[in-house]
Amino acid sequence: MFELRGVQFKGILHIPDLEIEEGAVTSIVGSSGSGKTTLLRMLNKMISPDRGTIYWQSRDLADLDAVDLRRQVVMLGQRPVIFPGTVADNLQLGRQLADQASAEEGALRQVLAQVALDKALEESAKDLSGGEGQRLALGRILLMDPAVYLLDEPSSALDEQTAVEVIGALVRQVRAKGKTLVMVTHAPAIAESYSDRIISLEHGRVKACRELAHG
Ligand SMILES: Nc1ncnc2c1ncn2[C@@H]1O[C@H](COP(=O)(O)OP(=O)(O)OP(=O)(O)O)[C@@H](O)[C@H]1O
Repeated sequence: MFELRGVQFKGILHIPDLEIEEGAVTSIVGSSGSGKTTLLRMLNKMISPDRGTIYWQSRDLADLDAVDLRRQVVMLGQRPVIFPGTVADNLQLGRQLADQASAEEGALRQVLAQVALDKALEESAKDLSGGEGQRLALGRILLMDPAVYLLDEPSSALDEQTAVEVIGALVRQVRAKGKTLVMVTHAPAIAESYSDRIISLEHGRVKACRELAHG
């Protein structure tokens, strides 16, 4: 689905050759500063390589409109943005930005359950804790249901049990619908349990790619 050929960015990333498979769960691991977020941000054109080419579905990202691309390749950053308004408003916002029809109330409730967020739809989102905000933002993306999910440390503000519950539900949805998930994670248990493939970065280079049989 993604192919990186001869990619370089500011001495931070050097990736001669890398493919990320469609319909698979790929984890990117590596120490702090190894370039994981930079790689993820390249995949939805938040940044572009100084050299080399990134293809998405055989098309050069350089030729694609970034806004169109981000309707299908959606990134959840490390510090998700929570907007003024209610929990429901925050969930609907992603669909609005992607020009999708508003979701039914039942779908909103279902997504809150999926991300284990025990809040009323009409509650204000401004007082949510960091972990709750992260789950709300994840719910926003689940509701958009893009072709590609790019998640930067989606479990970093969650306790271990909630992380397993929430990431487990996300991976089930992604697999059931044949979507593609690429996540940066510092949690070895999450990477080992859910990935088809683990890419390890070190100093901006791919140190290892490991396929996991169980997926
Ligand atoms: N646009 C940029 N311009 C210059 N340097 C950058 C840019 N983006 C990131 N960096 C630097 O590149 C290095 C890699 O950053 P990146 O955020 O990709 O690391 P990471 O592996 O995701 O780290 P962490 O696990 O701490 O989130 C860091 O030293 C960072 O300061």
